[in-house]
Amino acid sequence: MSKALIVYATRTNQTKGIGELVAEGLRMAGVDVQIMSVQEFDKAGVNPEDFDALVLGSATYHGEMMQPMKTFLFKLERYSLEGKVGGSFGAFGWSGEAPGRIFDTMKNIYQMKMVGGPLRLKSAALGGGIEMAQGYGKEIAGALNDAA
Ligand SMILES: Cc1cc2nc3c(=O)[nH]c(=O)nc-3n(C[C@H](O)[C@H](O)[C@H](O)COP(=O)(O)O)c2cc1C
Repeated sequence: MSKALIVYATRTNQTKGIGELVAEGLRMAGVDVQIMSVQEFDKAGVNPEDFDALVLGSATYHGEMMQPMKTFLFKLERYSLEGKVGGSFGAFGWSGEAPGRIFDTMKNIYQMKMVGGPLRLKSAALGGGIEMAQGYGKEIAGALNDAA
């Protein structure tokens, strides 16, 4: 069974909710998923190299991803992630820069095999967000099957 790790940064839990729906989509497609905040990651002792896919999320504040996700992206330098399947997501209000910045870093620095475009949602509950987020999870699962 393929394994995916979802790590998110959030302030008011919208991004967490989107991440949980992406996790549902992955699980529906038979992928084993662990989901945690950046803060939980620091305590959990998990190794991203043990996963086939890494999916990262952050809300956008003041035109940027949240500081804990920036720090986390630097921390990933100690792991070998090249060729792993990747995705990014995040809640936003109007400009939503964070998911795109995360996506570009995973692609250009970590040479990951990125899926789709970044998933940007105002809220998981609005405008078909539930289906879109679950669908993104299924799309990532599809990329895992292609890689197998
Ligand atoms: C002080 C403040 C600044 C924000 N700046 C932005 C911004 O620059 N661009 C944007 O798209 N949304 C911005 N937002 C909206 C948040 O991204 C939005 O509320 C999002 O749902 C929060 O997600 P979270 O619950 O995961 O923290 C801002 C919100 C606040 C309170």
